[in-house]
Amino acid sequence: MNLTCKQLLQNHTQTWHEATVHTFIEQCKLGTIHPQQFNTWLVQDYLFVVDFTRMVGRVLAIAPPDHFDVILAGLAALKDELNWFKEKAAQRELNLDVAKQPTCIQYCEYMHTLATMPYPVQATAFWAIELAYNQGWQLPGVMVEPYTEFADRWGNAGFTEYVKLLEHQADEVLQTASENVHQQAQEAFLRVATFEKDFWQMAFNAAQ
Ligand SMILES: Cc1ncc(C[n+]2csc(CCO)c2C)c(N)n1
Repeated sequence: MNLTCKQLLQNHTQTWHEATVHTFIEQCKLGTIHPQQFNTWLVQDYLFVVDFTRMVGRVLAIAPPDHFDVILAGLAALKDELNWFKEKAAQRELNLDVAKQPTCIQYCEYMHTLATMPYPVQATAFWAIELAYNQGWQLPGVMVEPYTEFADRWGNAGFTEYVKLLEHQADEVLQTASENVHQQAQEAFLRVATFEKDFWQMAFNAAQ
């Protein structure tokens, strides 16, 4: 039996809902999130994206050459993304040279373990991580200032297109993968979803 990204979303609607719909984002939309919560998210997400960039580098290292275009576009976007995080942190006078919180550590360690898994599993996890933010920041609709740019950044049509390309690439390699690899891909999808939910909660818990 085949496995597709679409099936993963359909078979685990509740888990995926919890990964992409959280009070943290709802309160960004309304402007009621506390700066302490938002700033915690911003700093921890910067630290996450640093490790995510390394993960994408490892995915590239084992990807078939006809997947390079999309992955290299992702890496180019990450160059801008990392600089943008630094800019946002500077505007808010936040120190990015801080320790990761336990949830961030666990998620980053998990991304490291993905390197031991077959390429279709890595491609599925890569897609799921990007989709979580694409949907998470897009579903609530227009956000009040100063959060509009955050929602636009990951909710925009261009980013949605890029995530679709990641989905196609994952689907393509899942198509010829074994039952065992499908099992691992499903496991990776569920782990990513759970970490995403925990990441929102970690930032939300930073309220004074
Ligand atoms: C916890 C967490 N999960 C997923 C993403 C998604 N993401 C990772 S890097 C990047 C930039 C463009 O590729 C995006 C949107 C995130 N930032 N933080």
